[in-house]
Amino acid sequence: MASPPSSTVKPDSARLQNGASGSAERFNLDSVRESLIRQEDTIVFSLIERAKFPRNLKVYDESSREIPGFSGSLLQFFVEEAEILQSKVGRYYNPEEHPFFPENLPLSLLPPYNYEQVLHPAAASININKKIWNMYVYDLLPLFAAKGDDGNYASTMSSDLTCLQALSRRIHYGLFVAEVKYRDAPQDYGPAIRAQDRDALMKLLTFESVEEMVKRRVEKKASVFGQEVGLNDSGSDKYKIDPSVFSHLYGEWVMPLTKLVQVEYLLRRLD
Ligand SMILES: O=C(O)C(=O)C[C@]1(C(=O)O)C=C[C@@H](O)C=C1
Repeated sequence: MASPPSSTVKPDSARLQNGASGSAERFNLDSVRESLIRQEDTIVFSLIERAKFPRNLKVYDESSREIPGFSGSLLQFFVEEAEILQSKVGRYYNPEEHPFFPENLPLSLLPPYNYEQVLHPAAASININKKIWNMYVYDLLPLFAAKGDDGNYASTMSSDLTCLQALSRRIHYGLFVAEVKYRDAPQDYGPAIRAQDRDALMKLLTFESVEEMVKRRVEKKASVFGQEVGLNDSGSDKYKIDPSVFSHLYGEWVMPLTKLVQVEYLLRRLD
Protein backbone atom coordinates (compact mmCIF):
# COMPACT_ATOMS: atom_id res chain seq x y z
CA MET A 1 0.00 0.00 0.00
CA ALA A 2 1.43 3.40 -1.00
CA SER A 3 2.08 5.84 1.79
CA PRO A 4 -0.70 8.39 2.32
CA PRO A 5 -0.41 11.47 0.07
CA SER A 6 0.42 14.80 1.65
CA SER A 7 -1.71 17.76 0.77
CA THR A 8 -0.70 20.54 -1.60
CA VAL A 9 -3.66 22.82 -0.87
CA LYS A 10 -2.45 26.34 -0.15
CA PRO A 11 -3.58 27.50 3.27
CA ASP A 12 -5.14 30.68 1.90
CA SER A 13 -7.08 29.05 -0.89
CA ALA A 14 -9.39 27.27 1.52
CA ARG A 15 -9.75 27.66 5.23
CA LEU A 16 -11.52 25.08 7.29
CA GLN A 17 -14.16 26.45 9.58
CA ASN A 18 -13.49 26.19 13.29
CA GLY A 19 -13.84 22.46 13.56
CA ALA A 20 -13.13 19.94 16.26
CA SER A 21 -9.44 20.59 15.73
CA GLY A 22 -10.03 24.20 16.80
CA SER A 23 -7.93 25.32 13.84
CA ALA A 24 -9.25 27.70 11.22
CA GLU A 25 -5.87 28.16 9.59
CA ARG A 26 -5.18 25.13 7.44
CA PHE A 27 -7.10 22.80 5.22
CA ASN A 28 -4.99 19.83 4.24
CA LEU A 29 -4.88 16.10 4.85
CA ASP A 30 -2.85 16.53 8.05
CA SER A 31 -5.24 19.06 9.58
CA VAL A 32 -8.26 17.01 8.61
CA ARG A 33 -6.72 13.90 10.17
CA GLU A 34 -5.89 15.91 13.31
CA SER A 35 -9.55 16.72 13.64
CA LEU A 36 -10.47 13.03 13.25
CA ILE A 37 -7.98 12.17 16.00
CA ARG A 38 -9.44 14.80 18.35
CA GLN A 39 -12.94 13.54 17.62
CA GLU A 40 -11.86 10.08 18.82
CA ASP A 41 -11.58 11.55 22.33
CA THR A 42 -15.13 12.88 22.11
CA ILE A 43 -16.48 9.53 20.97
CA VAL A 44 -14.62 7.54 23.63
CA PHE A 45 -15.75 9.90 26.41
CA SER A 46 -19.35 10.00 25.23
CA LEU A 47 -19.69 6.21 25.12
CA ILE A 48 -18.06 5.92 28.55
CA GLU A 49 -20.70 8.33 29.86
CA ARG A 50 -23.49 6.29 28.26
CA ALA A 51 -22.12 3.16 29.95
CA LYS A 52 -23.15 4.61 33.34
CA PHE A 53 -26.69 3.51 32.48
CA PRO A 54 -27.98 0.06 31.60
CA ARG A 55 -29.60 -0.67 28.23
CA ASN A 56 -32.97 0.84 29.21
CA LEU A 57 -34.60 -0.83 26.22
CA LYS A 58 -37.86 1.03 26.73
CA VAL A 59 -36.21 4.13 25.27
CA TYR A 60 -35.75 2.47 21.86
CA ASP A 61 -39.12 0.77 21.47
CA GLU A 62 -40.58 2.20 18.27
CA SER A 63 -44.02 0.82 18.95
CA SER A 64 -44.33 2.56 22.30
CA ARG A 65 -47.10 5.12 22.57
CA GLU A 66 -45.61 6.89 25.57
CA ILE A 67 -45.82 10.40 24.16
CA PRO A 68 -49.39 11.46 23.28
CA GLY A 69 -49.65 12.37 19.60
CA PHE A 70 -46.19 11.02 18.70
CA SER A 71 -45.59 7.69 17.00
CA GLY A 72 -42.05 6.45 17.44
CA SER A 73 -39.60 5.65 20.20
CA LEU A 74 -38.87 7.89 23.17
CA LEU A 75 -35.39 8.45 21.76
CA GLN A 76 -36.81 9.54 18.40
CA PHE A 77 -39.01 12.05 20.22
CA PHE A 78 -36.11 13.29 22.34
CA VAL A 79 -33.68 13.72 19.42
CA GLU A 80 -36.31 15.36 17.20
CA GLU A 81 -37.18 17.89 19.90
CA ALA A 82 -33.50 18.53 20.73
CA GLU A 83 -32.74 19.18 17.07
CA ILE A 84 -35.62 21.65 16.80
CA LEU A 85 -34.16 23.62 19.70
CA GLN A 86 -30.58 23.38 18.43
CA SER A 87 -31.63 24.42 14.93
CA LYS A 88 -33.19 27.58 16.40
CA VAL A 89 -29.78 28.57 17.75
CA GLY A 90 -27.92 27.83 14.55
CA ARG A 91 -26.42 24.34 14.94
CA TYR A 92 -27.07 23.35 11.34
CA TYR A 93 -25.41 26.38 9.79
CA ASN A 94 -22.21 24.48 10.58
CA PRO A 95 -21.38 22.23 7.61
CA GLU A 96 -19.97 19.65 10.07
CA GLU A 97 -23.41 19.09 11.60
CA HIS A 98 -26.14 16.88 10.14
CA PRO A 99 -29.57 16.45 11.73
CA PHE A 100 -31.14 13.04 12.27
CA PHE A 101 -34.58 14.48 11.55
CA PRO A 102 -34.03 17.10 8.84
CA GLU A 103 -37.72 17.28 7.88
CA ASN A 104 -39.48 20.39 9.15
CA LEU A 105 -36.58 21.84 11.14
CA PRO A 106 -37.22 25.47 12.06
CA LEU A 107 -34.93 28.24 10.79
CA SER A 108 -32.38 29.66 13.17
CA LEU A 109 -33.44 32.65 15.20
CA LEU A 110 -29.83 33.85 15.14
CA PRO A 111 -28.07 35.26 12.07
CA PRO A 112 -25.82 32.76 10.28
CA TYR A 113 -22.17 32.57 11.22
CA ASN A 114 -19.96 33.03 8.20
CA TYR A 115 -18.50 29.53 7.97
CA GLU A 116 -15.89 29.19 5.26
CA GLN A 117 -17.41 27.13 2.46
CA VAL A 118 -14.79 24.59 1.40
CA LEU A 119 -17.11 21.85 0.22
CA HIS A 120 -18.81 21.42 -3.16
CA PRO A 121 -22.54 22.25 -2.84
CA ALA A 122 -23.35 18.56 -3.44
CA ALA A 123 -22.28 17.96 0.17
CA ALA A 124 -25.65 19.35 1.28
CA SER A 125 -27.44 16.33 -0.22
CA ILE A 126 -25.45 13.75 1.78
CA ASN A 127 -26.86 12.59 5.09
CA ILE A 128 -26.41 8.97 6.23
CA ASN A 129 -27.75 9.48 9.74
CA LYS A 130 -30.38 6.74 9.36
CA LYS A 131 -27.58 4.18 8.96
CA ILE A 132 -25.71 5.73 11.91
CA TRP A 133 -28.84 5.60 14.08
CA ASN A 134 -29.45 1.91 13.31
CA MET A 135 -25.80 1.03 13.88
CA TYR A 136 -25.80 2.82 17.25
CA VAL A 137 -29.10 1.49 18.58
CA TYR A 138 -29.04 -2.07 17.26
CA ASP A 139 -25.34 -2.98 16.89
CA LEU A 140 -23.25 -0.80 19.19
CA LEU A 141 -25.33 -0.33 22.36
CA PRO A 142 -25.72 -4.09 22.98
CA LEU A 143 -21.92 -4.40 22.88
CA PHE A 144 -21.25 -2.18 25.86
CA ALA A 145 -24.40 -1.25 27.81
CA ALA A 146 -25.20 -3.64 30.66
CA LYS A 147 -28.52 -5.46 30.52
CA GLY A 148 -31.21 -3.92 32.69
CA ASP A 149 -33.50 -0.98 33.30
CA ASP A 150 -32.90 1.67 35.98
CA GLY A 151 -35.62 4.08 34.87
CA ASN A 152 -33.17 6.89 34.12
CA TYR A 153 -34.63 7.46 30.68
CA ALA A 154 -34.04 11.20 30.36
CA SER A 155 -30.36 10.93 31.31
CA THR A 156 -29.94 7.91 29.09
CA MET A 157 -31.39 9.77 26.11
CA SER A 158 -29.23 12.81 26.83
CA SER A 159 -26.19 10.54 26.65
CA ASP A 160 -27.52 8.87 23.50
CA LEU A 161 -27.91 12.24 21.81
CA THR A 162 -24.30 13.15 22.62
CA CYS A 163 -23.05 9.81 21.27
CA LEU A 164 -25.16 10.02 18.11
CA GLN A 165 -24.05 13.56 17.34
CA ALA A 166 -20.37 12.72 17.96
CA LEU A 167 -20.57 9.68 15.66
CA SER A 168 -22.49 11.60 13.00
CA ARG A 169 -20.00 14.48 13.04
CA ARG A 170 -17.05 12.11 12.72
CA ILE A 171 -18.55 10.05 9.93
CA HIS A 172 -19.76 13.04 7.90
CA TYR A 173 -16.29 14.54 8.31
CA GLY A 174 -15.57 12.23 5.41
CA LEU A 175 -16.85 15.12 3.27
CA PHE A 176 -13.82 17.22 4.23
CA VAL A 177 -11.43 14.29 3.90
CA ALA A 178 -12.74 13.62 0.38
CA GLU A 179 -12.51 17.27 -0.64
CA VAL A 180 -8.84 17.44 0.44
CA LYS A 181 -8.05 14.20 -1.36
CA TYR A 182 -9.73 15.40 -4.55
CA ARG A 183 -7.87 18.73 -4.47
CA ASP A 184 -4.60 16.91 -3.87
CA ALA A 185 -4.99 14.60 -6.84
CA PRO A 186 -7.74 15.64 -9.29
CA GLN A 187 -5.86 13.79 -12.02
CA ASP A 188 -6.39 10.49 -10.12
CA TYR A 189 -9.94 11.06 -8.88
CA GLY A 190 -11.31 12.83 -11.99
CA PRO A 191 -11.46 9.78 -14.30
CA ALA A 192 -13.07 7.59 -11.61
CA ILE A 193 -15.64 10.31 -10.89
CA ARG A 194 -16.48 10.79 -14.56
CA ALA A 195 -16.85 7.00 -14.91
CA GLN A 196 -18.96 6.99 -11.68
CA ASP A 197 -16.78 4.08 -10.59
CA ARG A 198 -17.44 3.48 -6.89
CA ASP A 199 -14.92 0.67 -6.55
CA ALA A 200 -12.11 2.72 -8.07
CA LEU A 201 -12.91 5.65 -5.77
CA MET A 202 -12.99 3.36 -2.73
CA LYS A 203 -9.60 1.97 -3.67
CA LEU A 204 -8.08 5.42 -4.20
CA LEU A 205 -9.21 6.80 -0.86
CA THR A 206 -8.39 3.76 1.28
CA PHE A 207 -5.18 3.58 3.34
CA GLU A 208 -5.11 0.31 5.22
CA SER A 209 -2.04 1.26 7.27
CA VAL A 210 -3.85 4.39 8.51
CA GLU A 211 -6.92 2.35 9.41
CA GLU A 212 -4.82 -0.08 11.46
CA MET A 213 -3.27 2.84 13.34
CA VAL A 214 -6.67 4.38 14.03
CA LYS A 215 -8.00 1.11 15.47
CA ARG A 216 -4.98 0.68 17.72
CA ARG A 217 -5.15 4.28 18.91
CA VAL A 218 -8.86 4.26 19.83
CA GLU A 219 -8.41 1.03 21.74
CA LYS A 220 -5.52 2.59 23.64
CA LYS A 221 -7.48 5.77 24.36
CA ALA A 222 -10.37 3.68 25.71
CA SER A 223 -8.00 1.83 28.02
CA VAL A 224 -6.51 5.09 29.32
CA PHE A 225 -9.70 7.17 29.59
CA GLY A 226 -11.89 4.31 30.80
CA GLN A 227 -9.58 2.70 33.32
CA GLU A 228 -10.80 2.39 36.91
CA VAL A 229 -8.43 4.66 38.84
CA GLY A 230 -7.42 3.90 42.43
CA LEU A 231 -4.94 5.71 44.67
CA ASN A 232 -2.98 2.69 45.72
CA ASP A 233 -2.10 1.12 42.44
CA SER A 234 -0.37 2.22 39.30
CA GLY A 235 -3.20 1.11 37.07
CA SER A 236 -5.85 -1.54 36.90
CA ASP A 237 -7.13 -3.81 34.21
CA LYS A 238 -10.74 -2.88 34.93
CA TYR A 239 -12.34 -0.68 32.30
CA LYS A 240 -15.68 1.12 32.07
CA ILE A 241 -16.00 -0.30 28.55
CA ASP A 242 -13.94 -3.15 27.15
CA PRO A 243 -11.37 -1.26 24.98
CA SER A 244 -11.73 -3.79 22.16
CA VAL A 245 -15.28 -2.47 21.62
CA PHE A 246 -13.71 0.71 20.23
CA SER A 247 -11.44 -0.96 17.69
CA HIS A 248 -14.47 -3.01 16.62
CA LEU A 249 -16.63 0.12 16.38
CA TYR A 250 -14.07 1.87 14.20
CA GLY A 251 -13.15 -1.13 12.07
CA GLU A 252 -16.69 -2.33 11.42
CA TRP A 253 -18.70 0.87 11.29
CA VAL A 254 -17.04 4.26 11.79
CA MET A 255 -14.37 3.96 9.09
CA PRO A 256 -16.52 2.07 6.55
CA LEU A 257 -19.27 4.69 6.94
CA THR A 258 -16.74 7.54 6.68
CA LYS A 259 -15.54 5.97 3.44
CA LEU A 260 -19.11 5.64 2.20
CA VAL A 261 -19.56 9.40 2.79
CA GLN A 262 -16.33 10.04 0.88
CA VAL A 263 -17.47 7.96 -2.09
CA GLU A 264 -20.95 9.56 -2.17
CA TYR A 265 -19.38 13.01 -2.13
CA LEU A 266 -16.76 12.27 -4.76
CA LEU A 267 -19.38 10.81 -7.11
CA ARG A 268 -21.03 14.25 -7.10
CA ARG A 269 -17.86 16.34 -6.87
CA LEU A 270 -17.89 17.32 -10.55
CA ASP A 271 -21.66 17.94 -10.90
O1 LIG B 1 -7.24 9.33 6.83
C1 LIG B 1 -7.78 9.11 5.73
O2 LIG B 1 -7.16 9.13 4.65
C2 LIG B 1 -9.22 8.83 5.69
O3 LIG B 1 -9.79 8.72 4.62
C3 LIG B 1 -9.96 8.57 6.96
C4 LIG B 1 -10.10 7.10 7.25
C5 LIG B 1 -10.90 7.01 8.58
O4 LIG B 1 -12.12 6.97 8.52
O5 LIG B 1 -10.25 7.10 9.63
C6 LIG B 1 -10.86 6.45 6.16
C7 LIG B 1 -10.24 5.82 5.13
C8 LIG B 1 -8.79 5.54 5.10
O6 LIG B 1 -8.56 4.25 4.66
C9 LIG B 1 -8.14 5.83 6.39
C10 LIG B 1 -8.77 6.47 7.40
